[in-house]
Amino acid sequence: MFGRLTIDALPFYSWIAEAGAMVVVGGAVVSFLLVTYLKAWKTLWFDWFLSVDHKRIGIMYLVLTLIMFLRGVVEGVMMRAQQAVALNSDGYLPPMHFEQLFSTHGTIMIFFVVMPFLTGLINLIVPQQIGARDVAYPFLNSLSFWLTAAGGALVMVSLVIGQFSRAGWTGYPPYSGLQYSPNEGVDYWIWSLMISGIGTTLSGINFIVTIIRNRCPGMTWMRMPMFTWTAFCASILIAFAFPALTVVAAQLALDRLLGFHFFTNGDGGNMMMYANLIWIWGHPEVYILILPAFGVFSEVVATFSRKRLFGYDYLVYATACIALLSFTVWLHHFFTMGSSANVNAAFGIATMIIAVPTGVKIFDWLFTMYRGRIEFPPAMLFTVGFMVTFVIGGVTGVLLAMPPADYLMHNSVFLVAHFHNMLIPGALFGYLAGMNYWFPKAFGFKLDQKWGVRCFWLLISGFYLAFMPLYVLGFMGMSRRMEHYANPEWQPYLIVAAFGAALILASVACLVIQILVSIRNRDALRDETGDPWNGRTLEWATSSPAAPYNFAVIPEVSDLDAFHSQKMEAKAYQRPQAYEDIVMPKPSVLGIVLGGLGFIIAFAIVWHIWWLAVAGLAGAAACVIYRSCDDDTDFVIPAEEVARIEAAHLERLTPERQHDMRIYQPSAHAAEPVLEGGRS
Ligand code: HEA
Ligand code: HEM
Ligand SMILES: [Cu+2]
Repeated sequence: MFGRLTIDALPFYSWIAEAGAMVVVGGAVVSFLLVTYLKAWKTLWFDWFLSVDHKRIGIMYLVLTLIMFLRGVVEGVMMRAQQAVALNSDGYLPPMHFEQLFSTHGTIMIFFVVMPFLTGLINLIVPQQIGARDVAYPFLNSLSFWLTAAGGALVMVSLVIGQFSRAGWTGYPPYSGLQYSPNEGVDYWIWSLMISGIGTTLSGINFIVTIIRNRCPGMTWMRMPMFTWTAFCASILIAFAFPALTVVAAQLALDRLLGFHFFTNGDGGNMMMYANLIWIWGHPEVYILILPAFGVFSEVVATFSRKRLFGYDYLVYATACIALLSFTVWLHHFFTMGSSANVNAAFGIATMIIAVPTGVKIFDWLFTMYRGRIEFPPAMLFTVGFMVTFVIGGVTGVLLAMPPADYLMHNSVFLVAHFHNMLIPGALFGYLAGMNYWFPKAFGFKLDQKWGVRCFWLLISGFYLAFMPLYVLGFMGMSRRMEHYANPEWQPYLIVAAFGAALILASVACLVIQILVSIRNRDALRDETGDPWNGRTLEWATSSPAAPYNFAVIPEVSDLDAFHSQKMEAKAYQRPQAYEDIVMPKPSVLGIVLGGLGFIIAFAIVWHIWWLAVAGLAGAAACVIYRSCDDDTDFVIPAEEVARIEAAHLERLTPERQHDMRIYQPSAHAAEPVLEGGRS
């Protein structure tokens, strides 16, 4: 009846597992009680869970990110604490736990933190940045979110029922095969990636179509804001790379469930096929993670230097170039696995070439700052911190790209330092900058600056302390994924690293406090203009939060930095003679239902509960058929309602903005002219 699911799946075998389960169950219960206490179930269900509005879906992605981030960070800190004490002893984590920790930590940070972070921000901003009312396929967007959330939920459930994979975030066979990992762990890993991966692929396709089809009149390719460009390139990478992940996960599932031999080195199988397929996805994946962050930095650096982005054209070409090249380098992840010297050399050189367009970007951002009137709110601090720190990680990447050197450094903690050096000051800083920058757009009030600055300084100093020692340890011969060791020379470095991790934990506490304090002080932090930073791109032309339709009248643009030029020409906030009815997509329950079914199907397969899997699949098929036959998917916002919403927004604007944008000056610079701070 319940397949291989028995009472033994409950985590009573160790106090660490019990504690983990209690946190998950406790968190769920507390959230349930809180929503009930606030009497918010109706709002939550109808206005959020069923919503197909890209802004609300974006915000839900961000909430998912934050929850998963808390778990991911705690796991990182637990591993650092273990390695700080595990000299000639077992430490406090048995190998079984340590191996699950690096596997869940890597999986969560990549798939359920950085991916939903960037998808959330793209959702929130790109439609507004291109002057559109929504994404191309709003229902699909809701479905993508719920599939991603279902994947995250599956990883969470693995803390309570059964165990997660111990095979690392890349799940190499033969270790992830049935012979060495017979329990449900690897299945949890496969199926959480599979359902969230389908969601991600659908999002990628959705964004590609949105950006191609929904740009407002006048927004040619070379007038598209940089964040939209990076979202576009990342989405193309998603559409081409994620199928490889889906296929390789499906093959591994077939090996495990039906005794296929894709990856067992006997019966015609070959493990190297796995290595190739996972990295044909995996390398583009790291650029999917970083490109939209580059987009955020581009927007932030231009806004807070009060200048047009330097070298916009080159930034566009560099982005496209990185996207293209990212498909040509996957073999650098297994230089040591038997390719010939010539093959290794070719992939090594291809890898090094990526340093060129990346360097172009760094210099463009620096020149944007040159002679600008720079301000340093948290978003800009993250941007400058990124520029300094990311270059270090980039250069260590180029070191790894030399095959002879990689033979020494492969799978050492030098590699761990390299990729955290790209992922934390690169991707994470980028999306934290984006969150600080666009939060007022999403909620109508700014994030508290003081706590944002604290978060930044703790995070960057914690990062240096936690990961720089790992470069040294790598050279001293420490390999990755060690739960204990016998070399006393390593320990001082590992203690420093653990201290750094504690600082990172403190920075995350500041982040949470920043959000809570901002909610409490929201009236003082309120922004009525919709444009708190004197922004340059179209998303700042809407109210904050924007009306469901974003733009009452679709804007027409004639320049890059469209909103900035509208303000300069005193053409922002113009009203039409009369508003028109606006047709918008209806909320739908099917997104969350299909996400729920996705979760049930995946859970059933993990535990071999076949009747449940078949029932879930039948239900999902019925939902898809029902949705395909349903023609009643839109509703109309009448012109009078639009007029009312717009009038209320315009009324809230400051008199200067209402009168003539040319004399508008941001209050912080009341004494300074608002002309461009320099030329590009
Ligand atoms: C966001 C994530 C991200 C990013 C952006 C990168 C960027 C790069 N990575 Fe990294 N990498 C990872 C995440 C990332 N990586 C992960 C997660 C792994 C390990 C996976 C695992 O095994 O678990 C990995 C592993 C990895 C390997 C495999 C090593 C091994 O397994 O032994 C290699 C080898 O070539 C490599 C190289 C590079 C290079 C050359 C870049 C370049 O793109 C960097 C380019 C940037 C710069 C160079 C800085 C700016 C440039 C200038 C200022 C110009 C002047 C500079 C020079 C001329 C040098 N990476
Ligand atoms: C916040 C502070 C963080 C700490 C303290 C931390 C710590 C660690 C540690 C100790 C490991 C195991 C290293 C080893 O194998 O020896 C690890 C692995 C890893 N981390 Fe982090 N990390 C942090 C943040 C992140 C972030 C933000 C990301 C991604 C966006 C990330 C992605 C990974 C990945 C992919 C692995 C590899 C997992 C594997 O070996 O399969 N980490 N981290
Ligand atoms: Cu790579």
